Formats: sequence, structure tokens, C-alpha cells
Amino acid sequence: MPGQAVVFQTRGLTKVYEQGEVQVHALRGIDLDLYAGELVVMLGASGSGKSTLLNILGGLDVATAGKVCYRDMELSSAGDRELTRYRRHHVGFVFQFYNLIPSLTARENVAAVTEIAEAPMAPEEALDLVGLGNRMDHFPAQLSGGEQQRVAIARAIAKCPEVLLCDEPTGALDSATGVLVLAALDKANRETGTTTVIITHNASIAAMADRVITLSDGMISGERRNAERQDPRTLSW
Ligand SMILES: Nc1ncnc2c1ncn2[C@@H]1O[C@H](COP(=O)(O)OP(=O)(O)OP(=O)(O)O)[C@@H](O)[C@H]1O
Repeated sequence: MPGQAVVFQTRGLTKVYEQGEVQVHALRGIDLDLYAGELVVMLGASGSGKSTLLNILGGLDVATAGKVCYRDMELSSAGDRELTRYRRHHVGFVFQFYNLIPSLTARENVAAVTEIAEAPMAPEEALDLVGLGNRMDHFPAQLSGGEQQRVAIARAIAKCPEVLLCDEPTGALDSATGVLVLAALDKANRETGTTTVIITHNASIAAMADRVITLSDGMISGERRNAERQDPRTLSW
């Protein structure tokens, strides 16, 4: 959003995976600015480079060339220890598969993260925010896929990260369940102001975003701003 602080800036971001003799050009020069508090949906076909870009923004992977900054920290020249600190204190991740610990309740799964965070919200508050106030003492096996994903969202937002990076958060869910997960992300973004990126190949999700960025073959092929954000509960696919 013009006028808002730039949270991420990439310039000429390039990623080449070497597989023996074969080179895979996953990102081919990405120039991107992401602004504080916005909700961005990143669209693209399978293999277009979405996960690679998200992983570099989140400090899980490093670029081959080009520059990526998180505020005034240059991630592209940071060492492993700095990247670990960055991930721990500034980034929440949500993946397609929920990665909950089966032997811990919803509350305990969230608490496992808040116990090592600097200024977390209470696990109960995070679970309330995603609509699971009445499921806190359930184990993952006692929750539906959509509910488990909402626990994963609560776990990611409970440490009050400045950015929330979501890789196909509804990829394993049907449409009716998926929209509840998207509604939880929408609410978390509005209420905590966390800059949120959702990557998906599902174009129906784009309507809930402030801004939609399309990747094709490792490049940005489109960018648009929605006049208004559509309530995710009205979406279907
Ligand atoms: N670790 C890796 N080693 C080699 N090639 C990789 C690796 N990770 C990704 N790639 C390749 O890089 C390209 C981009 O992959 P990426 O996972 O970023 O795409 P994507 O848009 O997220 O796809 P999907 O929607 O299928 O997850 C693909 O050609 C992929 O095969």
C-alpha cells in the first residue's frame, strides 16, 4: 500500500537449483515490494516458483543472486544464525500440512511455540481468534482437517510475528472447510496487522486479498490491487 512501510523488498531475485548436470531456474529476477499490514495472494501454476519465493522471504532458503531485504535487514547476505533469529522472532509459517504434535492438545501445540517467543499472545487468545475457543483441549486426532489447520494458524500467529507466510494453506481441504481457514487468516491479518502472504494455485482465493501477484515461470507476470477485499466466507471453488 503506497504510504505504508515496505516490509520486504526484492531486486533481481534469482534462484537456480543444481541437480547434477541439470539447472532448474526457479526464480528469474523477481522485483517485489510488500507493504506493512497488507494481505497478498500470490498465484501461479505448479512449478512457477511460488514456494521458492516464499521460502526465501521466510529465511528458509537462500537466493542464488539478487537481493532480498526484510525492513533494513538484508536476508541475502545474512548468515545461518541471523536467519534462525529472524525466523524465530519475525516470521510465522503455515504450510499445507499442519505439522501438529499428535500427543499435545491444541492449547499445548500453541504453547510449545509461545513458551520460546519474546512477546507472545496467550495460547487461548490465539485459539479464540481462529474460532477454536471451544476446542482447546482436543488432540489433533479429535479435530477435523480445517480445525487442525486453524490450530496451525493459531500457533503461527501466537508469537505475534510481523509476517505470516502461508504455503497452500487450503491445499488439503475441501472448499467449505478451506473458507473457514481463509476467514481465520483474514481475521488474524485485520486484528493483528501482520503482513500476510498466501500462495496458492487456486485463483478463487485472490478476491480476499488487498493485492494479487501472479508468478509464471519464475517471473512476475501480473500484479493487481482489489478495490475491496471480499469476505473469504463468500468464496467457493
Ligand atoms: N530443492 C529443489 N531442487 C531442485 N529443484 C527444485 C527444488 N525445489 C523446487 N525446485 C524446482 O523449482 C521450480 C519451482 O518450484 P516451486 O516449488 O517454487 O514452485 P511452486 O509454484 O511452488 O509449485 P507448486 O505449486 O507445485 O508447489 C520447479 O521447477 C521445481 O521443480
